[in-house]
Amino acid sequence: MRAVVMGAGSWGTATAKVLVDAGTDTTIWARRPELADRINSDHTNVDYLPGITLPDQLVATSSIPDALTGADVVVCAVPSQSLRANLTDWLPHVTPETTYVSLAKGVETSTLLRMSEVIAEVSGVPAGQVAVLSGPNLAREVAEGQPAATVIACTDDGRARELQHSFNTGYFRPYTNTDVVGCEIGGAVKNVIALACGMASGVGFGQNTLATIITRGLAETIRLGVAVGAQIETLAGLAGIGDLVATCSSPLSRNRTFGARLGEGLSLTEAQEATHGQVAEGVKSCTSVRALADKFDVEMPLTDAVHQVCHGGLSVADAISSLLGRSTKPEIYE
Ligand SMILES: NC(=O)C1=CN([C@@H]2O[C@H](COP(=O)(O)OP(=O)(O)OC[C@H]3O[C@@H](n4cnc5c(N)ncnc54)[C@H](O)[C@@H]3O)[C@@H](O)[C@H]2O)C=CC1
Ligand SMILES: O=C(CO)COP(=O)(O)O
Repeated sequence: MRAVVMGAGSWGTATAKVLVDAGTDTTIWARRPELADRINSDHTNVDYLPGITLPDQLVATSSIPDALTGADVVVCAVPSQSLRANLTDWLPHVTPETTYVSLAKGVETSTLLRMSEVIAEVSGVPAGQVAVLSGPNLAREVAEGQPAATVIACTDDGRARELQHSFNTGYFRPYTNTDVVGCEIGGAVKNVIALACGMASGVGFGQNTLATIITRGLAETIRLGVAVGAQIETLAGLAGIGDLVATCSSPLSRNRTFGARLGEGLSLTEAQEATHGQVAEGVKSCTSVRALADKFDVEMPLTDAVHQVCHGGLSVADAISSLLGRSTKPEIYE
């Protein structure tokens, strides 16, 4: 079995390391030849994971045909909004029986499609050939070999179990699930809620506020998830609450950090410049998640507020006032 990880950012690189550590023959594709050369010669990716030594067996290339030809598993590790364009370039070199694994946590802004739907649409493969890997997996911690678990979701359970084997190491423990929708909704919405947590922390609020945002964020994730066909149990699992807690609590999260910068008073442009090219998916996905909620008539006040701050010119202070000024209601409601 040969896997190729397409994208050598933080998570693509950490995932490639997991695959090699699991005994899987793995190649990683980097857009820039100099990065591929550095991974091959020094076994490092200093731009994204400084201080981490990558396994000698990990082979890097910047050639799309070399990366993809003969690969049994194609792991898609580029940001959500660029996945469609990248896939179009990759497709001529992909074997038709290939299994795709999506790592991206977002919803396409132009179509409101989840990433597995984008892959199936562009490649023409059946949904059962597309899996999603999602969970509380901050790249740096995984690359350091700290214990973590994840979910590999695929409607074809046999395929999910094969992948589980290919990703299973002493420190990274994959569980299988057939609820692809739940895993993808959990992954996309938690980035938006992490922006909200970051904003609160940037303003100077403490743990009560963060726990409130996480819990009410889960409530709106579940409302949207159920409306689009997810199972509640998935959202109560690693790809739901698990990832939400990890991302909303960790200074390693790009989304939380981005939100904190807005909470500290930086403009969107200033916060974007401070990311140094690393993706904070929630900044774009707040638009598509909100549009999906509108389409299914689901109330998502935190997502609305994040969207208004990022794209509607609302200040963080006014967003907080408007959230707290909403009419009171029972905790559990339809
Ligand atoms: N970093 C993390 O801890 C985790 C990230 N993810 C998800 O994985 C996906 C990828 O994230 P990261 O690797 O962390 O992002 P990153 O920002 O560290 O790296 C993104 C990679 O994609 C490349 N890239 C950027 N724009 C591109 C484009 N238009 N075409 C081709 N390549 C492009 C970059 O050169 C880079 O190699 C995201 O959807 C993210 O939400 C999921 C779990 C953990
Ligand atoms: O998805 C992640 C952890 O599971 C990483 O989150 P960030 O993209 O906010 O860093």
